[in-house]
Amino acid sequence: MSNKRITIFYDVVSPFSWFGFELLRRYQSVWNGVDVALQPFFLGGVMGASGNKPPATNPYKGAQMLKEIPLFGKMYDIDIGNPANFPEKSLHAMRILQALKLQGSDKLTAVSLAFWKLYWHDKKSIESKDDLQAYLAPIVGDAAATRLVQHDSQTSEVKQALADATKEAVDVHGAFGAPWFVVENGNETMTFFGSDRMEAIAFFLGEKYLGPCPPGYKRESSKL
Ligand SMILES: N[C@@H](CCC(=O)N[C@@H](CS)C(=O)NCC(=O)O)C(=O)O
Repeated sequence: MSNKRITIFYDVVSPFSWFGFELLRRYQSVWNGVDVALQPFFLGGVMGASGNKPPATNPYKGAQMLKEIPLFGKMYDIDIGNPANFPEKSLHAMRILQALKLQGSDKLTAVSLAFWKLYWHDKKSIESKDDLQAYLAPIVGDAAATRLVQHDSQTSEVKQALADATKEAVDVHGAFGAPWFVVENGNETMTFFGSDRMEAIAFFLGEKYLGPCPPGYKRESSKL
């Protein structure tokens, strides 16, 4: 284990979490000595506990976000669109991701990306068990998809683990939004809010930031 480490707290209802998650994926092969930990959390809970409000509740912030998201999608080479219905409650989706994390599944990344695609590209519902199951099945198999949606995501252990991660993000790491990064550089720990903080994260880690599509990045790896 390296002494440099990034933990990303993310929620699939959040488009900026998608950008941040994807950028980290691209930099994993560039920043070789940096460990990355994925931590699903529930953004609705973060908003409540930190006394913040979703940006779109302010019409000016909402309008600016709607202009920025497609531009950032192009800049990051991510096929992001608009959900059919925004915002939706991501609790069930995030519990499924938390269940995968507790199971030590190597499918956490693939399923997280599939859920962003489901909601932010394919205009499906992250509240719909059928939609979630349909996107899980090709990745984990039919039986595991059914089990994750119907059972694994509903256990008190998983519900508590997601609530604990959300509380830790706010109480310990000062989170008020997503994505939230907790970064250790070997000497100290620093937190960062937003996918647009990659350059600052690189500086803090003593690594190089080489833009949104660094060497080694293959277009197909992120295209839908
Ligand atoms: N500038 C940040 C914006 C991130 C952002 O707006 N995240 C939303 C969720 S999608 C949020 O949590 N906002 C809380 C706030 O703006 O206070 C970025 O580029 O990632």
